[in-house]
Amino acid sequence: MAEDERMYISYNNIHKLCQKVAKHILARNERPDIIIAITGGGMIPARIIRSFLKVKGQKNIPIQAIGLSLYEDLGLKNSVETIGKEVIRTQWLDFSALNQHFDSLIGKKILIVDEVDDTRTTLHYALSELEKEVVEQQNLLNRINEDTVFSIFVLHNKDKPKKADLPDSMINSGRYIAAQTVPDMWLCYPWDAEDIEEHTELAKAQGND
Ligand SMILES: O=P(O)(O)OC[C@H]1O[C@H](OP(=O)(O)OP(=O)(O)O)[C@H](O)[C@@H]1O
Repeated sequence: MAEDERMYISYNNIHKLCQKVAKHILARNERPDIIIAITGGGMIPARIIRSFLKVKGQKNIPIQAIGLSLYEDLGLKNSVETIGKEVIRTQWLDFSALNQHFDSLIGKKILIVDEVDDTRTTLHYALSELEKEVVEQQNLLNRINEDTVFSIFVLHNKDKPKKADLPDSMINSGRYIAAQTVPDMWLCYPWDAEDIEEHTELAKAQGND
């Protein structure tokens, strides 16, 4: 891929995108009860947006991490059609250290955070597994009347055909929030930069500072 097809993103840019999205979420009166960061890329945006979602007199929003990795499945047959990507869980929710009022996601407003929506495989997996878990627990605890509301925040949505969907209800109600929709190019995040000064300059030159 040619150098000019890369998009460089600075820490400052990420900070400002998180601030903008937090304002939007608060204006819609949709402050989450919990943030779920998809590791590793979702962790830094999750931590930043939490600061901007802070409201005086309210506790900090807890952040939980789920570990999802895209695993290259080469398939059994030697043909391109069998090559796909599978999501592997490396870490999941753990409420054991929180108080008993926060023992599940039932009835909560939940913000799932990742840095990029590329093929949408990861977000689809995260949302459908979390929704499944909520329904299982609702049945188990006989709490079926409580509404659980999921939203998604990503820094960048790549404008490309997706390999998996998110519910229309989520998209149509504005609960899928991409701070920026970008062309399908190579995104260079600052945490991967070997030379952060040079990286930041490149980001500035592209207007991403
Ligand atoms: O929309 P998709 O095609 O599913 O791709 C997006 C996912 O890919 C990257 O994760 P990766 O598996 O590389 O792990 P990492 O975040 O730990 O780098 C990224 O952080 C997203 O979670």
